[in-house]
Amino acid sequence: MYQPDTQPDAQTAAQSRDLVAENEALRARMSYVMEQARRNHEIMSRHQAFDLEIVGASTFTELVGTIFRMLPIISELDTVTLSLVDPDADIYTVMYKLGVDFEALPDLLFCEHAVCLGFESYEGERLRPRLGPYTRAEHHASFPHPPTGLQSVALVPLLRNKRLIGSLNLGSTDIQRFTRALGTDFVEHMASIIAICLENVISNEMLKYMGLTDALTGVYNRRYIDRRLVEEVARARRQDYCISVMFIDVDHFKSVNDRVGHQAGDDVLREVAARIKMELRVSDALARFGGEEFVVLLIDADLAAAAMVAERIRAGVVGKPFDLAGGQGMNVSVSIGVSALDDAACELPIEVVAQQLVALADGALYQAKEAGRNRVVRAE
Ligand SMILES: Nc1nc2c(ncn2[C@@H]2O[C@H](COP(=O)(O)OP(=O)(O)OP(=O)(O)O)[C@@H](O)[C@H]2O)c(=O)[nH]1
Repeated sequence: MYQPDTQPDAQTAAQSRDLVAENEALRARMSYVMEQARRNHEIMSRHQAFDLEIVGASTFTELVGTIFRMLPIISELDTVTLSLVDPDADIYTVMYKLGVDFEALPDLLFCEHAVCLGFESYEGERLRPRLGPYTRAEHHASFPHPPTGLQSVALVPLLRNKRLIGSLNLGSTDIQRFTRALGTDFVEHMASIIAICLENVISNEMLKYMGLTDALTGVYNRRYIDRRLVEEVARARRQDYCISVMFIDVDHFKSVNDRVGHQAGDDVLREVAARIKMELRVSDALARFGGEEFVVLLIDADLAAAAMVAERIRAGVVGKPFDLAGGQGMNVSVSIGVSALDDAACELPIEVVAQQLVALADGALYQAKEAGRNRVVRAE
């Protein structure tokens, strides 16, 4: 049968067109896969940099600040908050005392009980992240200040040794970003690193705090006040304001112990510390110097102002009997010596000035004791 000799050519041309199309499709697919691989590599690198940064954080502020600063960028999120389980507000109190500025961390949240975080746990099963659409009713506690248009969220449990220590809360304005069907390995891995870092940093800060506080009264200890005094003398000089020191000693404390016993004596010391504290500003620092002696550092207070505060403390201690265990009441008084930074000390090294301030207040306290106790004496 006759066949026109153009037909094989047409067939070849069609085959070649198919091949070109297939090739183009393959190229497009290849370039898509390459682009995905490049993007994944970029995300991995960003997360590695994030991991390094948080593992290297040495303070609570540094760690939490890094999480809030970097995570929204590297994970392309519209909001990140962090909830911490803090039953007796120990973490909050210690961090506050160590100077953490919570107002600068509005996305750091505390809750009293782990159940408040809303992770359901079934017998023997590990807690799972909660992913899905955002609703104000369900997620208000985790996102108290949600960004406009928040659509989907992931609440990821922070676990240490199977204990829930908090929740990492991620939010996006993209409804598809966190759906119930999404795999959670990646966010769980990230949360496990954050949980380890948080636990480390919190333990370190707690240890630091314990090294600076007096276990009996909860106020600062001598080590802290010695260091703070030097810092404050330097700052007062630079910024040209006055600082004062008070040396406070409980009168006849030996006889307090003798009458009511050592335990009740301890209660008296705690109550004295609390009554002193009531008269101070947050910027002032109170420390137990040892035994029944306390030292107060007053910021931006001259001798007259410090003597006035000292008089209030003296009156506050002696004005109301101390209620001791067993219903017994006891009258307690304190003697106080006060000193202030002198212009004449400007030329001296700051450590020497700090020591002089305490020594002067101690000398004034001695005079108060000599003059009959329950009084305030200024080192003029
Ligand atoms: N309960 C208790 N007593 C303490 C503590 N540290 C020191 N003391 C006691 O405090 C007393 C201090 O006594 P002294 O230094 O003689 O002075 P004082 O009896 O207060 O007399 P004046 O200071 O002269 O008014 C001693 O009996 C110490 O045992 C403590 O942590 N707890």
